[in-house]
Amino acid sequence: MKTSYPKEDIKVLLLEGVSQSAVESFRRAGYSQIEFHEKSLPEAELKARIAEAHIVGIRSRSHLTKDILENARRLIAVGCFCIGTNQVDLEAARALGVPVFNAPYSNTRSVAELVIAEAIMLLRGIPQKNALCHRGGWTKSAAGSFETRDKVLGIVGYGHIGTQIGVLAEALGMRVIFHDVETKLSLGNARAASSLDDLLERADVVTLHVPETPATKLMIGATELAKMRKGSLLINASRGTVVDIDALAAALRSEHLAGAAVDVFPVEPKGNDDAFVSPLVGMDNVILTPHIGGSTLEAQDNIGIEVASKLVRYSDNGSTLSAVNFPEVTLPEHPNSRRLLHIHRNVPGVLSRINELFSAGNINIDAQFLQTDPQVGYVVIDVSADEAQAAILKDKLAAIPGTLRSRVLY
Ligand SMILES: NC(=O)c1ccc[n+]([C@@H]2O[C@H](COP(=O)([O-])OP(=O)(O)OC[C@H]3O[C@@H](n4cnc5c(N)ncnc54)[C@H](O)[C@@H]3O)[C@@H](O)[C@H]2O)c1
Ligand SMILES: O=C(O)[C@H](O)COP(=O)(O)O
Repeated sequence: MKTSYPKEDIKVLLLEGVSQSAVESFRRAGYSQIEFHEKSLPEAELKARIAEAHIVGIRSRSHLTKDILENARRLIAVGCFCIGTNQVDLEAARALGVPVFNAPYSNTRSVAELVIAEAIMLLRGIPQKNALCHRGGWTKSAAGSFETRDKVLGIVGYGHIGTQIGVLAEALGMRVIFHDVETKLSLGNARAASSLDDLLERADVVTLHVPETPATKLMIGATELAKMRKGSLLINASRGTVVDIDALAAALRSEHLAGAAVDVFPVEPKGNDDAFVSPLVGMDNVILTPHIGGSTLEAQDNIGIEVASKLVRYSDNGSTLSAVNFPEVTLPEHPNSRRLLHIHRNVPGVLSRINELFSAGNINIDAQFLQTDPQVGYVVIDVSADEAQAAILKDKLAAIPGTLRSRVLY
C-alpha cells in the first residue's frame, strides 16, 4: 500500500533504545528510513531531529513539549513505548492533529512482580541485612523480619498495575485494601478503603500506582507519611512527582517508616552515564532502582510490537483506535478506493466545505467516517478516484480553513 508520502520517504525516529521488535515491525511493514538512538536526545537536538520525522517513538525520558511539537511540521503520529504519556503535551499534540499512542498493558506484569518482590524483601529487612553483609557485618536475627501472610497491603491507584498486584498479593495471603478516585470492581477479597487517610492508617505496606497528574503531584507528603503506621513501608513505582522525596527521607531517618522501595524520582538522570543524586542515597533500608519497573525483555519486546503496530496501522490505514488524545476511528481496509484523511479544528462549517468539495468535483464518496471531540474533528473519506485526482483533492482539502493535517492513502 502506498501513502501520500511514498513509504520509503516516511522517516521514523526511534529514541531511548526502544526494543528492536519495534524496528523489525516497521521494517516488515515496508518502512526503511528508521533512525534509531539508544538514548534520549538533548532538547535542541530532539527539536532538530523531530522536525525531520513523520513518526517518532519515545519512552518516559523524552519530553515532547508544545514548542517541540509545533516545530515538528511533518509529524504524523507519536508513539510512547511505555504506559505513561505525561511526558508528551497531549493537548498540544491534539491541537496540531497528531495522535499519540502508548502500550497500556504490556509492562503491567513486570511492574507488579517487582513490587511484590520488594514488599517481601522490605518486610524481611533484607536491604539493610544485604548492605551490612557487603560491609563484612553479620546480624542473624528475626527482629524486624515479617512474613507477608496476613499483612495489609494498601494500593493507591487500583488500575491495571494496582489490580494485578492485588491478585498476586492475595496469593501470598496478604489482605488487600485500595484507594482510587474512581469506583472500582474489587478483585478477589480486596476491599476499597474509605479514603486515602484510611488506607495510610491501616496498611503495613503502601504501594503507589497512580499516573502523574496535577492531582497526584506530591500526594504523599509529610502529612500523609505521618499518617502511615509506625514501622510501615512505602513503595513508589509510579512517578517521582507523586512523593515528596525530602519528606520521605525525613520519615525514614526518624524511623517512622521502616523502609522504602523507590523506582521513580522527581529528577532522573538523562542517561546511563549521568550521575544519580537523591536524598535517599546511602540509606540501607531503601531499595533504589533506576526506573526499571517495566524494564524486562518480555515487556519491552511486547511494547515494541504493540506500539509499532498502532503507528503502522495509523500511517497505512488511518485507524486511531486506542490513541490517548484523539478521536478514535476504527477503519476497514479500502482495496478499491483512495482514502483521504482530514484532521481539522472542530469549528462550524468545515464539514460542509469538505462535502461541497466532493459534490462540486462530482466525485462519488464510497464511504465516510467521522469522529470528533470538542477540539478536533477527524474525517476519513474513501473515494473512487485515480491517483492524480486524489492528489488534487488532498491539496484542496488541505486549503480548507481550520485544517490541521491531511493525507491521502492510495
Ligand atoms: N516504574 C515503571 O517503570 C512504570 C511502569 C509502568 C507504569 N508506571 C506508572 O504507573 C502508572 C499507573 O499505571 P497503570 O497501568 O496501573 O495505570 P492505570 O491508568 O490503569 O491506573 C491508574 C489508576 O490510578 C487512579 N487514579 C488516578 N488519579 C488518582 C488519584 N488522584 N488518587 C487515586 N487514584 C487515582 C485511576 O483511576 C486508575 O485506576 C502509570 O501512569 C505510570 O506513570 C511506571
Ligand atoms: O510509563 C511507563 O511505562 C514506565 O514508566 C516505563 O518507562 P520506560 O519505558 O522509560 O522504562
